[in-house]
Amino acid sequence: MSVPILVVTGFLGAGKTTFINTLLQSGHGLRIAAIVNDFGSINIDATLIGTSAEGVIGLKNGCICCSLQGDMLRTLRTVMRQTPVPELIVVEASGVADPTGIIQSLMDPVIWQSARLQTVIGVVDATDAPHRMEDPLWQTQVRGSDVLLLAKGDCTTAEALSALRSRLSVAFRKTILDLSEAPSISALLELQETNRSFPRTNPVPDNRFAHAEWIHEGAIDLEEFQNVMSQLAPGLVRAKGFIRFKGQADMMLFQLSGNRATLARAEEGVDPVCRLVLIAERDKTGLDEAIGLLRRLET
Ligand SMILES: Nc1nc2c(ncn2[C@@H]2O[C@H](COP(=O)(O)OP(=O)(O)OP(=O)(O)O)[C@@H](O)[C@H]2O)c(=O)[nH]1
Repeated sequence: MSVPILVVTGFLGAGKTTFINTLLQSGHGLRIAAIVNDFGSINIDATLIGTSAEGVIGLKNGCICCSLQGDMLRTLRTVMRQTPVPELIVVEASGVADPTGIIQSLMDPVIWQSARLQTVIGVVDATDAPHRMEDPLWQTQVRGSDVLLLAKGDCTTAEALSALRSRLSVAFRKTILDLSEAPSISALLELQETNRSFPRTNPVPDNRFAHAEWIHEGAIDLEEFQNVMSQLAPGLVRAKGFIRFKGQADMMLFQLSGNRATLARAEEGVDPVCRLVLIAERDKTGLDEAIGLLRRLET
């Protein structure tokens, strides 16, 4: 019996990991393995999903769409050798990934016999989408999806959400669900595309984004960190990581997506080491200087 695979794609910071965590914690009673691809060698998403899934395997340093395809297929085989075998596999593509390559490699007939691609879910950030629609990577991710899932509907108005639904439905003709409707795993599995086609689009360049990482074993000052991040935020597309602040026992999860930055208490058991990934459009931001500013916090 072939194990179904759900692929979750979507732009940087769209809400993929949040959605997968919600899905995994939804009382489904299934044995689920998650394969998580992240940008950079610090796999924050694997840590964030780690507490919810049966086996979480992070793929590092690349995106599944190109350099890591072989790695993903190897990982898939490893997952399928687990006993007991998982009943569902969820693959989170990195936010910079063009899902076409992932979909094509999962449609390999040999893989299909043991694990079959069921549904490609495209997570769309409802606050970002209205300005992102001309972006070639965003478009490829949406076109490659069987179903679109609107995230962050709580951060916009009902009117804006409804207008976005209409625009998406006219432009892409996909089933559109709201994250707030909490679609069940079985409902998502039923939305599979039985006749996948690969629209001819120009290949999306895979060197568009650059990333930098900062790791620090000690604790830093909260206010100084906030000052540095407010300086850096306008030049970044995404930042995320775990931070240890002076005078605080708990590790904190920092997230920057679009113009929203949040700090929240991290799950217990997260390594007490500051580690942050910064992602920016290549050529637009001096990531070296950004890391330099973070290094100044280490004293
Ligand atoms: N208010 C609100 N915030 C959300 C929602 N979904 C995600 N977020 C927040 O958006 C930020 C990015 O969410 P993630 O789930 O990490 O996004 P992602 O697509 O996995 O990001 P990458 O893997 O880095 O591309 C986090 O701060 C989340 O808490 C939502 O529906 N509502």
